[in-house]
Amino acid sequence: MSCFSSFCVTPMASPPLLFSSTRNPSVGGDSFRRGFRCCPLSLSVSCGVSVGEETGGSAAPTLREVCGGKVPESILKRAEEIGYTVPTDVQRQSLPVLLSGCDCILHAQTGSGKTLAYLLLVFSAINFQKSAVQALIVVPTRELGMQVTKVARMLAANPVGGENMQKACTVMALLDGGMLKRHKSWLKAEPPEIVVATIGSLCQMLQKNIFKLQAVRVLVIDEVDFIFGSSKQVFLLRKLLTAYSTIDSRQTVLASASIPQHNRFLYDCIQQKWTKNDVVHIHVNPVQPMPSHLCHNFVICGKKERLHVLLSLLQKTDLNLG
Ligand SMILES: Nc1ncnc2c1ncn2[C@@H]1O[C@H](COP(=O)(O)OP(=O)(O)OP(=O)(O)O)[C@@H](O)[C@H]1O
Repeated sequence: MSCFSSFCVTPMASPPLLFSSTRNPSVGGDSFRRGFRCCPLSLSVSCGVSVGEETGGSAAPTLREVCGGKVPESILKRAEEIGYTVPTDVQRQSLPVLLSGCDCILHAQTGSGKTLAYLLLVFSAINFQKSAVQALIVVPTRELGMQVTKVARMLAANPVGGENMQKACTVMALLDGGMLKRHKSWLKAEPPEIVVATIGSLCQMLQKNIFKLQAVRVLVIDEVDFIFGSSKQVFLLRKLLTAYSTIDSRQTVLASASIPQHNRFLYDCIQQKWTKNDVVHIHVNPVQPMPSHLCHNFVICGKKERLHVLLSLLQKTDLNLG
């Protein structure tokens, strides 16, 4: 029987992130995973409780804790050096699911941290001793490909003082407008562990048999809605998902900021064999565009009273205009 899980989260509080965002409550990844693993039918979970309520007031987990020992130490150290210590909502919700090996649809707004979530999965799945393409990240544009490659290379670099921690992992950017000849030699001589590719360049390589996907353990399609929205790219993407590799040989992650008609999309993923039957839909939905602890007040007053009221309001709050 077809079975997928849909997981919706409503944001509640705000974390110390490198970007401005709202934050949502945490739901224990383990209990959630146990729930959907045992459930033969589709499951939709919608949560609107704060972290405090959920965890009995204990502190929110760190990125390291959320990774549960499944991401190599050198990568976690690098992530912490870069400043990724507190997971974003989508990372907190998705990492336990991703790292358990499930296919996943990451559905969260732009800038919510989907890239780091799937990259941590990629690094957890790679055998650093093996020189073969083990993870493939497909992007719709060269620009996005360059961004993802940059973050992947930053994470793959040795952490300070950890030069001998692990064999270096290489990341190839196989993007439209790049030098495919050079990539061809590189792929033959010493295949990188991770390839970030635009679908056009990737399929050129696949058609010419320069590149094969037999060692690929993780396939990520970023901005999947964008690719499916382009008639040129969608044909190649379908081929990639079903002909060049199969669902049983890989873990599939489809990421997007918007998935119109997501129930229909999930149904298609299963029916068309783009993902396994137990694909998990993680939908982090920013219902509140403003942090919930921020409150707005207003006072109606005449001209004379204005300064006095403003000053007394400032005294009551910790707002610092200086
Ligand atoms: N755990 C974290 N802590 C602090 N900053 C983070 C964390 N995760 C991601 N960021 C930062 O948040 C910003 C946005 O992240 P990212 O680009 O991964 O979002 P995204 O959801 O993949 O966006 P898009 O849909 O545009 O691809 C980046 O600058 C990234 O460095």
